[in-house]
Amino acid sequence: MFEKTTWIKLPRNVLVGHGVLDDLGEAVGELYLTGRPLIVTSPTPDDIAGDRVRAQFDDPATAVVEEASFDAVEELKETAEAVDPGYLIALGGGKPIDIAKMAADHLGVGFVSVPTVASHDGIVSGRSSIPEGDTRHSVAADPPLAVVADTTLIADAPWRLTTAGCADIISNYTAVKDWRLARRLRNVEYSEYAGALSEMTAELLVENADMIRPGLEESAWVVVKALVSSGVAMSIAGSSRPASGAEHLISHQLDRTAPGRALHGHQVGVASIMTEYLHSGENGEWAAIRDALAELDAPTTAAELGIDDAELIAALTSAHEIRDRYTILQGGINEAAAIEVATATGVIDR
Ligand SMILES: NC(=O)C1=CN([C@@H]2O[C@H](COP(=O)(O)OP(=O)(O)OC[C@H]3O[C@@H](n4cnc5c(N)ncnc54)[C@H](OP(=O)(O)O)[C@@H]3O)[C@@H](O)[C@H]2O)C=CC1
Ligand SMILES: O=C(CO)COP(=O)(O)O
Ligand SMILES: [Zn+2]
Repeated sequence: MFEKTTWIKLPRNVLVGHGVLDDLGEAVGELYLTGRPLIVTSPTPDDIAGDRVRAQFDDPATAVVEEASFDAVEELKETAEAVDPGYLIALGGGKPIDIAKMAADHLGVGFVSVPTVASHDGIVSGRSSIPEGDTRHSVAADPPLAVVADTTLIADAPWRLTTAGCADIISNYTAVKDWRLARRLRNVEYSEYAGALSEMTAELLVENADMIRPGLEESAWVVVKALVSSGVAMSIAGSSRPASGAEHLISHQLDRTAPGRALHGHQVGVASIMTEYLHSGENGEWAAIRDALAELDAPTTAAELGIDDAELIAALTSAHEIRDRYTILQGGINEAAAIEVATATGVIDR
């Protein structure tokens, strides 16, 4: 007997390309949304693109968010009560997109995602990832109704944000390994479609690595396509499992213990070098992951993340505590073993 469930929620329109920011109004028109838009953005994207967005709508309202937190979501909901928007437009990086995604879900309105950086795969996914105290909540929320990603704008954004998006995609390799491990050892629900899509996305990105260079619009296009595809894998899975395993646990721990030091994608990239070693040993694919990251100018060592050896080892040994998700780090890794994996992979230098 089949249960009646919503299987996959996906965006209806995805526009990626040169100057498509100016087609946002038209793309929104095709969604038959009513009411005024509330644009949710942060200071830099508002400066760069806010006016171009506002010019395309009648009577738009704007809310500028400064941090990703549950308080920011509540503040946005209060603003929305006064504005009474028909829908939200999230303009910027992961911070405004995550906040708008969660607020839209609570308010029962749709939202449109307008990424101005290709820094991670949350730009399309049906998950909001919000830190709270000692934990991080990856909360289900409806994905955007449409995504409008202007490659001209994204190619102009700082290169390190794009390399972070690439590293977030490369980490799919180990995320899927953790997911399969959890299926074998804990009978966790696993989707062959989502797992295969996630791995293929990482594969294609690595194959096209030589095309991904600073300032090139083609590069922005390749990376955004990969981020969309990874977000779709998460929507199919109904969880972030296809794109978030033990490497993400380590990164979430670093966000707590060394906040603001490095970008999400860079942290998960370095962590995936080590979790691949834990999965497959010295003859596994850890060096290939490291080399792929290096080719894309993403960090491969703790020092390049701005994190000292002790901080990295502490994050490794405590990562399993951050969330109830079965991975290769289940039960924890002790300090000696953490030093061993970090040294063997060159993540720390001893
Ligand atoms: N939902 C999900 O699945 C995921 C969510 N996340 C979340 O995403 C957030 C991090 O994402 P990230 O995109 O790095 O965060 P931000 O939104 O903070 O953006 C990163 C930086 O880029 C700036 N910026 C944005 N657009 C441009 C541009 N075009 N040119 C120059 N600078 C620009 C921002 O400016 P300003 O400071 O003015 O905002 C900010 O300083 C975290 O909150 C993390 O938890 C991470 C991974 C997955
Ligand atoms: O970053 C993500 C996928 O790349 C989201 O994962 P989390 O569910 O761990 O926040
Ligand atoms: Zn991620």
